[in-house]
Amino acid sequence: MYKIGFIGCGNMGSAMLRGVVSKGDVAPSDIIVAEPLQEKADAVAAEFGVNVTTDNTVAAQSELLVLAIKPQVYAVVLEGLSEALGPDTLLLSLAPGKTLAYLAEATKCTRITRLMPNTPAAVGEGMTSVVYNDACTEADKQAVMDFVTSFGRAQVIPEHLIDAATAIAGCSPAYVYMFIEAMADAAVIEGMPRAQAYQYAAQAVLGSAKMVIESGKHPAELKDAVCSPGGTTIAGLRALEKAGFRSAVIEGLEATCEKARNL
Ligand SMILES: NC(=O)C1=CN([C@@H]2O[C@H](COP(=O)(O)OP(=O)(O)OC[C@H]3O[C@@H](n4cnc5c(N)ncnc54)[C@H](OP(=O)(O)O)[C@@H]3O)[C@@H](O)[C@H]2O)C=CC1
Ligand SMILES: O=C(O)[C@@H]1CCC=N1
Repeated sequence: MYKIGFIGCGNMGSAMLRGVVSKGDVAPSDIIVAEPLQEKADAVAAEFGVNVTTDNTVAAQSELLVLAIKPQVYAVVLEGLSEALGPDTLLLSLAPGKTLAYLAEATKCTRITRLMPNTPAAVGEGMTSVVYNDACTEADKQAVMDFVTSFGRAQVIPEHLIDAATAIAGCSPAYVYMFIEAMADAAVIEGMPRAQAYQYAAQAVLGSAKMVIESGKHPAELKDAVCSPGGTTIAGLRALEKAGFRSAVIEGLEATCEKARNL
């Protein structure tokens, strides 16, 4: 495994790091994390046992460098790293909208990969999309796959699908949490204690997702098996359709793709 550097360790960086460190395939001593604030860097070192720094010298010390910073700071951060980043670094970028062409233009790196992970990486259940540029070697691809599969599932996709991947995997945990909250609110209306309602809603989502993945059945078939004729589920389903549930989800993901294209 390559020496891994992280520039930024916020929500997504720390989720990946938590997944990688828990799996145990990479020694924390082979990981170095840059966080500008000393207090934050110290907290990362204390939690994960990795090396930390408050400047971006990490770039020169890593063979595989993860850019886990917001797209809005890319230009300034990459400019500051121009000397440190070159053909020796395999650059992994997480930001929507920052294309392979942009990254090649903004750095002297030749080997570049875009990743679109999601925060369930923190519990080893991430879904990561991977886009390699042409210069990535077979060894690079293996190293990237070893890295991303240490915190969940991963698939290589063509770059034109990354906005869809951003919506359906990168962002969708937020939408699923919203769905869980809404279901819990309904149970609270009926008198269920809130903490219990979150557990019920989350377990129902977890179990349903597992059924889709493990049964191989079409989601509609699984849905039909829940809807007893003349029963409760179909009554609720009708109300959801009337309220535009499917359409709301499609519009939400489409708005996400549109934003990703224009970041
Ligand atoms: N959050 C998510 O679910 C997902 C995020 N992504 C992508 O991952 C990237 C990171 O997002 P996210 O983790 O949410 O963002 P966060 O803001 O949570 O984390 C970014 C971290 O980088 C730090 N930082 C800022 N400037 C620098 C710098 N110059 N050098 C080093 N570190 C710096 C920030 O510190 P400070 O806060 O002190 O400024 C912060 O801790 C983004 O490109 C995002 O689009 C992709 C998939 C999912
Ligand atoms: O909201 C965002 O832009 C980032 C990218 C995917 C998830 N979070």
